[in-house]
Parts: sequence; structure tokens; C-alpha cells
Amino acid sequence: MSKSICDEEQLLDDHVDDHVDEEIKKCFSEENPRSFFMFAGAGSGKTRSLINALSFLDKEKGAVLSANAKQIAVITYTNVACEEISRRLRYKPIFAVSTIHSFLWELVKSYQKDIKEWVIYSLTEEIAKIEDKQSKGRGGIAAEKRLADIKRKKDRLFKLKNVKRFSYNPNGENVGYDSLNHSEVIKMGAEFIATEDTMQKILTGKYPILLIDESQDTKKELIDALFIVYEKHKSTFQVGMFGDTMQRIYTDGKDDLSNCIPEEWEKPEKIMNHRSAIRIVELANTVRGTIDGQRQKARSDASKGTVRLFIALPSSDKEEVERRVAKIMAEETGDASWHNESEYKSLILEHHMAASRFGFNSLYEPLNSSGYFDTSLRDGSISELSFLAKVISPLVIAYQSSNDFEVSRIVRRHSPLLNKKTFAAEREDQTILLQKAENAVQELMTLWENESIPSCLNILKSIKETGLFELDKRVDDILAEFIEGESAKITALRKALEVPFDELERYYSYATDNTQFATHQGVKGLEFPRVMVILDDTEARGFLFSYEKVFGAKEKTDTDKKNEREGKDTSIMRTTRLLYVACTRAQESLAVVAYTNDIEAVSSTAISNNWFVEGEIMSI
Ligand SMILES: Nc1ncnc2c1ncn2[C@@H]1O[C@H](COP(=O)(O)OP(=O)(O)OP(=O)(O)O)[C@@H](O)[C@H]1O
Repeated sequence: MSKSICDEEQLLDDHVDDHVDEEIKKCFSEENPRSFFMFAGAGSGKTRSLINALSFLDKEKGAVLSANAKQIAVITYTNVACEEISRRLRYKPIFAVSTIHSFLWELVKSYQKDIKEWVIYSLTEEIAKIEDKQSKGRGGIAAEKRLADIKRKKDRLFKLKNVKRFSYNPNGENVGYDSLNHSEVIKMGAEFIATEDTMQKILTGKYPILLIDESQDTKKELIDALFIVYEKHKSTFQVGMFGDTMQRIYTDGKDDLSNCIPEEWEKPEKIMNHRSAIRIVELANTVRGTIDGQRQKARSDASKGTVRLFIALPSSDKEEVERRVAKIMAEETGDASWHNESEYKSLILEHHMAASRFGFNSLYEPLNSSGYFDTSLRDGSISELSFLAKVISPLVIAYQSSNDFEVSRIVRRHSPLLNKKTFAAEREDQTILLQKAENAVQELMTLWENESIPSCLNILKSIKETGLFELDKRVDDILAEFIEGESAKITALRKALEVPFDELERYYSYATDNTQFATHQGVKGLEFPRVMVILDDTEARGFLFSYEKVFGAKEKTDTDKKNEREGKDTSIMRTTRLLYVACTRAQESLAVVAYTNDIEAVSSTAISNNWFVEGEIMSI
């Protein structure tokens, strides 16, 4: 069949945004270098434009930059995004791709004297602030917490005097008094950049071009600092920001970013959505319609796609509801992959919702409620937990499948009984060492005998006794009896590690993104053919989001009304943006599952907002 003019037009249409990449390339011209702000909706190819821009820069300027020991900096939101972008750029050394935390730490870490001064100053200020609050506040738990906080901070301040070198791990816990926490690094780094001439020269000298992905959620301190640097160094420093204001879901991003962009920056716009089926793009447009009215077009070759809204009572058996939803989706779409849990992504609002659905609540709960583990609990980097998952889990599998080679490899790699130093010291009879290690492994494996599953605490105890693996000093405290006044971190870890080992394995699969679950926030930037978005305020603990308000099942609070009057961000706007992020991850089919006591209100709001039509809504 021959192509019609109409077909040609549609195909051309798919390329309507191609000029954007050209405009960005022009921004890097020698004659007229410009900074830019490329904001566009979900699936519009921002990440793709970022990669295109970087590949272009590599070709055009790579050699000259390298010869002058300069790099192009790229700041991404997560380690996963970092890895993905680096991979697509074939790990070329001309690019310094990092998260904001690593970026700032790399920049400041050699200025230890300044770091020390800053930490002492900032701690002193914090203590003064809490003391002031304490003098004005009432007693009770809050006052007790403040007192403990003051004591901890004063202890740290005292110990700081002797610190020679501060350390920081952007991807893990920062336990010691001489290590910096995540927010300290952001505050300090941004402050150095904003105020120190030398730091600005180092930044612009090393990175004459800096591109930021997901800039709507980049910490406002850094964005503000970069605007300052740009104003002072615009002839030698170029910034490129990619993002989407509708996808701002964290409160520490700069909320009025689009109004702060300097006049002279290039501001290319995109209107296509290359990711999603027509019906999903339509839904995204109507959801966005309640916030800023920007609309996108689906590709001419996009499929029709399916969206459904399922409404259920919060008292229902949620796992059963979600299983039925998947079954119905398989029938309605004719896509059998909905029958297979690993073939669709279930998006929950908070991690504990995955914990209860996937069976790791007893481990998650004490750690989460202690308030001491945040990023590390989410990404699986609490040292005892990751050790058990990364070393013990494969060891057990290898042992149980009689894979002696693998057992020996793991032990040689991780055990102090067989490390080079111990071996060198025991020149005479190394078989003794081998025997000792083998006995230690046997001892450990007896815990799994008769199909039993040991608790994580018992595993650590066995390892401690035999010395099979090196354990953090903290493990001694965890294995000891509870004592009054001990650190709440230790108490929480002891409680969490009481769980059977398979619960830890389930937790770790989730933390390392190997299950069907992910949070609405965690999937930013990603895409999946089939998505189930779960809306459940009864399980959401924070006050930041409320789907029931968005769907009219709950009244706006006085604060919401006040914020609305004053033109400020409201929880409804914030939640609508999160809904937009979650729904726009879907490529082919999307099931939204809303738990509410007011089924009627949710259904009628969904219809009156033009989000769903009657035939797409089902009470379940
Ligand atoms: N010009 C294009 N032609 C064809 N496919 C494209 C084009 N641009 C992007 N895509 C595809 O569309 C999908 C979305 O692209 P990308 O992830 O870059 O969008 P994004 O704007 O970063 O999305 P989001 O903001 O939702 O994370 C990807 O699968 C990508 O390969």
C-alpha cells in the first residue's frame, strides 16, 4: 500500500522536537556560547537529548578539554541514573558523571582545614539553635529528644578538635564523629561554591560545562550557588539544565526554578511523548491539566494503550486485590505478561508498603521507626545487612548446592582466616589455616540443617565465634544483651536482625531493585511496559502526600486552603505531580489502584477531571 500525504505528515510530526537537539548544540558554539534550560514533559526524550548533547561535546571539544585536563560535569539524581548515563557514554574519562553528593564531595574533600572550620561553626550554630528552642519549649518527649540531641552534638564538637581528616561515603552510612553526613556535605559544598572565589575558580576551571539532569529536584542550595557562579563567570562557565517542573516530587528542589532562569539562557521546548501509548499520554495531559496545562502528543506509531482505575476499600485484602487487578488487566489488554509478577511493576508510595506485601516488615519496621537509617535502609547499604546478603547468601547457596569451588572462592575472598597476611604468618603449616576455615564454614552451615532457617543474629554469632569473617565492631554491641542507655541504632539493629535469614534476603532483593515493587519516587526517569500504581493513604505515614484529597475523597485542610490562597505549593499539587510521575512510567498499559472508603467520590472526581471515563473504572 502506498503512503498517503497524511502518513508522511504524521511521521514528520514525530520529529517536531528534533530542532531542540540542534539548538542545544548551538549553545556550545565557540562564537556564542549560551547556557540553557530544557524543560519538557515525561517521556519527551530529555535523557536522550542529554546523551546527544554529551556525545556531541565529546566529538567537538573532547580532545581540547582533555589536553587541558578539563572535564564535562554531569549531575544526575541517583546512582542508577549515573551508571546508566556513564554506560551510554562508554565511560569516557572526558565526562565526570556523578550524583550531587559525590560531585560536591569530590570538589571539596581536599580542603580539610576549611571543612573542619565549617563543621565546627555549623555544629556550634545548631547547638545554639536547639538550646534556644529548649529554653522556650515545653517539657515532654520533644524536650527529652532535644536534650539528647544537644548532648550528641556537644560530644561530637568536643571530639572534632582532634580530627585530622573527615571522611564521607556518598553511598552509605556515615557512622563516626569524623564522618560527614549527607546534608552536611550538600550545605557545605553549596556554601563553598557560593561564597569562596577559589572554589568557584576550581569549579569553572575543571568543569567549564556542567549539565544537570532532573534539575527540578536538584537541591536548591546547589542551584542557587550555580546561578551565583554563572553570573560571575559566564564567559567561561556554561550550565545546561534538563528537567520537568511537573515532576518535582521532593521538597528540597527549587520550587520556582523556571522563574529564576536568567533572561539570556536558551529555553528550548519539546511537545512529543515518545514513551507512552496514546491513552496514557491523554491521561498524563489531563492530570497535568490541573497543574500547568502543558500538553504532549503521542507518537504517530504509538499504540492505543489501556488505562484502568480500580477502586477498593482499605480494609480489603490488598494482596488479593492487586492479584485480581493484574488478572483483569491481562484479560482487558490481552497481554498475558500481566499474569507474571516479574513482568509488571507495582508502584507503592512508601517502602513499608513493599515490606508488608513482600514479607520483610519485622526487619524494616524497627530500623525505619528508629529514624537513624534513611538512605542506607532504602538502598541496602547498612553494613551488617549488606554483608549478610552479599557474602552469606551466596555462600549458603554454594554450600547447599555442593559447589565447593564457589564456597572456597567466597571464603578466600572475604575471610581473614585465609587472607594473604595470615597465610604469610603461617608459613609452616598452611593446611591448619585451611582446616580452620573449613571448620568455621561447617559450623556456620549447621544452622541451616534440617531445613531450618536461622535468625540473622545467630548467623552473626557463629561468625563471631569462629572468626570466619571480619565483622564491624558494632556487631559486638548488637550481639550483647540490651543495656539501658545504649544507642538507639544498636537497639534497632538487634531487633531487626532477630528475623529469619530469608526475610533479610527478601528485604535485600527489594532494596536492590530485584522485585516487582518500587516506590512512586524511586522510578523517576524509568519506564516499564506494564505499570500498576497503588494509591493508599491509609498506609502512607507522612503528611506530604494525600491521594484521597486529589481524588476528592477527603476535604482540603485549612492549611491547604491557606497555601492555595497564597499561591504556595499544596499537598494536592505535590501529590498530583507524584501521580503524574508514576503514571507516565507506563508504556503500554496502566492500572491505577485506589484504596479509599469513599469509592463514589474517587470515581466521580476521576470522571469530572476527565482522567478516566466510566468504562475504565471498576470497583473491586
Ligand atoms: N526522538 C526520539 N525518537 C524516538 N524515541 C525517542 C526519542 N526521544 C526519546 N525517545 C524514547 O522515548 C523514551 C523516553 O525518553 P527519555 O527517557 O529520554 O525521556 P525523558 O524526557 O527523560 O522522560 P522522563 O522525564 O519521563 O523520565 C525512551 O524509550 C527513549 O528511547
